[in-house]
Amino acid sequence: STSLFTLLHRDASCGARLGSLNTLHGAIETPIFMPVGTNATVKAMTPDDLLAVNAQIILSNTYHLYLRPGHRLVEQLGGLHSFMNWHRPILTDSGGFQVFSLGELRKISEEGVRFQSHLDGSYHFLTPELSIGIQEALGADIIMCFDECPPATAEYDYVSRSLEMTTRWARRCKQAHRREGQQLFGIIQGGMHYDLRARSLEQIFEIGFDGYALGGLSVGEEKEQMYGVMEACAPLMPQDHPRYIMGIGAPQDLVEAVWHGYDMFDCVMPTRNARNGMLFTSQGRINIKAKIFEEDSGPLDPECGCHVCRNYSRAYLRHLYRAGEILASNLNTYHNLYYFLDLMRQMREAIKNDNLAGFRREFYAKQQIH
Ligand SMILES: CC#C[C@H]1NC(N)=Nc2cc3[nH]c(NC)nc3cc21
Repeated sequence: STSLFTLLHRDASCGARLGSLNTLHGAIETPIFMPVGTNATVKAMTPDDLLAVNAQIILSNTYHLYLRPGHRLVEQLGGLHSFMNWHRPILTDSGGFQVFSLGELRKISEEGVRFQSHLDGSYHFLTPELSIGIQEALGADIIMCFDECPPATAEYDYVSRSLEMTTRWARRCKQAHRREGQQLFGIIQGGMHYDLRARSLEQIFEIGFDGYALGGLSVGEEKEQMYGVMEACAPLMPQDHPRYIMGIGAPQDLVEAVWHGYDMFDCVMPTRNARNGMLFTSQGRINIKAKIFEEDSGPLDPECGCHVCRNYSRAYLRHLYRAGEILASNLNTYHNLYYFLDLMRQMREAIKNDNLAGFRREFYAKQQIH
């Protein structure tokens, strides 16, 4: 199949690459960060806000939309893009991770996973075929395989057997019908064990997908462990296909993952932390509710060019947060997403100039991370 991913440039000083991924709703530049829009909305952001912060693609969740409002209703109303009035690319996760992290009383069998809804306790049975069927109905541009997600604490043997099931389910996902033009990404498991990661990678690559994701990271493991798996897997992954690490991550994690040659990322951090007053700046994180900002007339981040940093003071943002105002969530989320998306833009620029090494040095120096 003609790959929709074009490798534009490799940074001579590391594994980082610049790419372009074509989709039914336009092309996205990689490396790219995907704001999380679980329930068909990126919380506290309108689609116009998302365009204003230069979001190119957003993520939504099969598990949540299947339970509410139901994928058939979304399909009947014209699909996810028109339902939420977002006409750029959308990637949907398969429900694999959510059914293990959200559903109650899960029962795993070869056929699929029986779980209870976290909303009303009703029983459901998610299978690879149903997961793909839901994603087909939603009409996402990139859809994910339904994978078996072992707990981060699982023993070697469990992880080994689990990755074999994920491979069998991946074959069934590839066989299931999806829309013309919908891209299907495979998910590589194997926990923190390099030999299991290599085996999962080989099996998933042998089936063949439009892109390859690393699952099972950012599930509570140590940073060193996560970086170790990233570093070990990158050279084993196909060069000419997109590489997506699910659930990553903090700004520092994004810098390290891009450095090692990964292309796509999603994380709830910028949106969830914003609603808790935890804001990201070029000098590191600040908690806007701190008393020190009470009379601070300066911008949130002096180096940020976003609408919030140009028009509101830290004192005002602190006031909104402490007053429990809805606008606090809107402005804090807007800035955090702008920060994450602009961080990716700066890294794309650095790669183009073979200078991600320089960017990385400056990033750590300013972020007071050592
Ligand atoms: C085991 C496994 C696995 C992966 N499988 C699927 N389908 N989605 C994911 C979403 C994630 N989010 C985070 N961290 C927030 N880690 C994730 C891992 C996965």
